[in-house]
Amino acid sequence: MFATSRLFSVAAKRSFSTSAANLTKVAVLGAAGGIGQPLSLLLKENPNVSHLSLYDIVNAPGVAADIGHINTNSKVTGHTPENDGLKEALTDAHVVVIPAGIPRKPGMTRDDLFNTNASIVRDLATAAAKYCPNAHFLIISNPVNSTVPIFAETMKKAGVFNPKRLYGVTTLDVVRASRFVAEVKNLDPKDVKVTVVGGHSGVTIVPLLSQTGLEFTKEELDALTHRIQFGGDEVVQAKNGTGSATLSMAYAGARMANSVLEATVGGKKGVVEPSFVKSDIFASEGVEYFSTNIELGPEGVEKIQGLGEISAYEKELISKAVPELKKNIVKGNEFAQ
Ligand SMILES: NC(=O)C1=CN([C@@H]2O[C@H](COP(=O)(O)OP(=O)(O)OC[C@H]3O[C@@H](n4cnc5c(N)ncnc54)[C@H](O)[C@@H]3O)[C@@H](O)[C@H]2O)C=CC1
Ligand SMILES: O=C([O-])CC(=O)C(=O)O
Repeated sequence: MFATSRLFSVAAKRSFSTSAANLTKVAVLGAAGGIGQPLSLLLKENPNVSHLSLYDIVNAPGVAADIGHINTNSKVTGHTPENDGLKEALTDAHVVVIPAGIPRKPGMTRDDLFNTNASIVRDLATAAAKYCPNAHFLIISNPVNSTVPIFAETMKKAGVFNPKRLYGVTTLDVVRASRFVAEVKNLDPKDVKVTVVGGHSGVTIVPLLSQTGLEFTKEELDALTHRIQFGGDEVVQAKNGTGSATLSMAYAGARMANSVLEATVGGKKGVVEPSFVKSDIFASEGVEYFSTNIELGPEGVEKIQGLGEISAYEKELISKAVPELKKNIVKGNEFAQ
């Protein structure tokens, strides 16, 4: 709970004016799951949320009843597919966070989740296009490198795609990177910022350790890069068949949702987060989406930051990430056609 209170003691100090806060309905799709429940808990503690709308194919009313007893100001509602539940959950939402879908078991790649999660994300996008086309969409469901293109293509088909408002959630990669580097260098993670670019799976995750201002030996670089790229596997193995990261993901997802709220409704300037978004950086190589730090503004993505100065080591990592990303994106685009 330390992390929770630290995250939102900051948020509380910056909470919006009453009128802005009244506008901030946040929907969580997949709210009864391993990520959905703690994420919803963290959002309930966020003073910038006025209505928390929890949707899942099962159990969402129970989660909503439970979280709804917490004595913060927001209203909580729970919805299942019965009685137009998805429509109810989405209508008037300002932010929609999507952790719906199955997680990995040991031995699986994120791409192995494609067959199940692609259609879940496509169907949720179809509903979102109808009921809240102007919301900000935060996609957690894996494989993010493909589910973001699926969501975008589905919105395009409905004529409502807004690239400034679709974010593949890669926050967990920078959260982990900060923690792992701090452990090696014996620092407080709050003082360690690591830019991570690319996508959200294995070699597509590229930490830019040369930009941290810290010195690393070649052994440290290799070990840290590998740990950041495969941090998700560490959790999958430790959970031994019962799922993947849920609590650290909830923390990371709540941070991203809060940043989007602060920039889009709270009027805060200079909010920067990493995200897998529609990007020109590698578009000429057929990579339409790429994660870098982005500056958030009232409309969502305001400015996509470039890679900055990168080392030869990082150029090599990027050269491995780009073809893999291209494959993942094409697969998502083709599925949605
Ligand atoms: N982007 C990232 O950094 C991370 C992404 N993930 C991904 O997040 C996803 C969810 O993971 P967990 O919460 O651990 O899984 P989980 O299985 O515990 O929860 C998923 C929830 O989604 C619900 N669901 C299934 N179909 C749905 C639909 N059509 N509409 C609404 N809800 C639906 C299920 O009923 C379940 O409650 C997985 O795909 C996982 O790989 C996990 C960790 C990090
Ligand atoms: O590893 C997984 O399958 C879940 C995930 O995306 C992560 O923990 O980064």
